[in-house]
Amino acid sequence: MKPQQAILRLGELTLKGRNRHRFENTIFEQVKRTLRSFEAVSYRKEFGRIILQLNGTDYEELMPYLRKVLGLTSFSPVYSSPLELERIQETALGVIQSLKPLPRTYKVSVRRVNKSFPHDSQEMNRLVGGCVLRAFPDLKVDVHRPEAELRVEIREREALLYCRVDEGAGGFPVGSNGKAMLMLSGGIDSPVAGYLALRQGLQVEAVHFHSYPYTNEKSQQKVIELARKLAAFAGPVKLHMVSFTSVQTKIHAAYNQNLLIALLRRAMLRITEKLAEERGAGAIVTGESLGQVASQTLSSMNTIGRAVSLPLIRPLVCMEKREIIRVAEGIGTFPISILPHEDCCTLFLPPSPSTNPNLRVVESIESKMTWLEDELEEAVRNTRSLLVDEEDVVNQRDKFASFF
Ligand SMILES: Nc1ncnc2c1ncn2[C@@H]1O[C@H](COP(=O)(O)OP(=O)(O)OP(=O)(O)O)[C@@H](O)[C@H]1O
Repeated sequence: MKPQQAILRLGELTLKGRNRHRFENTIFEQVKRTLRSFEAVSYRKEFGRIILQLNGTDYEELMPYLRKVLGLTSFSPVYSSPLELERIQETALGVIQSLKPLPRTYKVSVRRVNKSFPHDSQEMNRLVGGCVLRAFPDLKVDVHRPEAELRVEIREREALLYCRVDEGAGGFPVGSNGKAMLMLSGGIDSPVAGYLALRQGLQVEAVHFHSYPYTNEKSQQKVIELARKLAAFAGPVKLHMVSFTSVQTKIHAAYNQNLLIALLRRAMLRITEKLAEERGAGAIVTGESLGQVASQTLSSMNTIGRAVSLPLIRPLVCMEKREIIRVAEGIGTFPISILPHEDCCTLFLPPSPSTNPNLRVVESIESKMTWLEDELEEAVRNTRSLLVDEEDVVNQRDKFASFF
């Protein structure tokens, strides 16, 4: 027995408030975009849910794709039956049989929309429930906390039955909480930070700093690949490629001691803030995680972060590396992130970067770099921007599905 439909449920927050229709539409469009390679599927909105008509498409094949849609809390395969009692009972048995593992307790909930159907909801609860109990003698009824709830909807033309509930990505629809710039390096952390920001409803534009020709083109290609992975959740992602070579070499020539990393990171942040102003973004997202490296001590984060006035969002700040890696594996960025790459900031590393950079000292060094502001402006002017879309989902279907 194969399901004919799927019900997709939207998060409660999405369904409330003034922007409800906009949020619903965002998710609706994202579902259609994500499933675009399944040409037979058709879509409709219904009472804050999305209904897919599968038209022969295998529900299991859709699942890894549906899990990428942010703002969907859960989804269920739905079985259709003609409006005849015996056929509805037969379908109910099939639905229970399809649950793996079989539940120990269950309840039936019938809703009769079609009042011309001869049995009312109470009667149907009994007629369907009794039939299930006879077929599965080990199953017990628990109306308060059942392991499975078999829902039966008696509609005008058919009865719809479903029981299984698969968990979705949750979160908010992309863009429902505004826009932020994501500082995207080639490492493990920043793509995860980007995903968490997207899941929280932020639309992100990525900014990458490279020091070509000191860093090679492969490193830039790697960042494009990472942005592609984020695009699977967000739709096409704008990626701003900033050449940091000139800023970096000038700062390095003027100061080459233990505060160099703090100076370079502050310059990056200030360029990102300028791009954010141009692009109408209200925050900067980074992949910093407390204590990971010298530039991520509390003191370093403070001295570096003070370079800008936009809010800095650090989704990973209190996550440990194992958790971060688990998310990176789930969203498919991990295998890309661990490929070898050259990061611009590791090129001119001082022998012992300070873990406790003093803000006043850093500001005083910067105040002597009278050319710095012009250099930052120049870097913004020379930024190359591209729109990165996810890989061709039709050809990559097998690879894509194995991420979850
Ligand atoms: N070349 C870069 N381009 C854009 N952002 C960068 C770059 N290098 C670092 N960042 C930002 O600064 C954050 C901290 O970088 P750092 O190299 O100190 O830490 P990390 O733990 O190695 O981060 P990641 O794994 O994301 O590279 C990164 O997560 C990213 O947001």
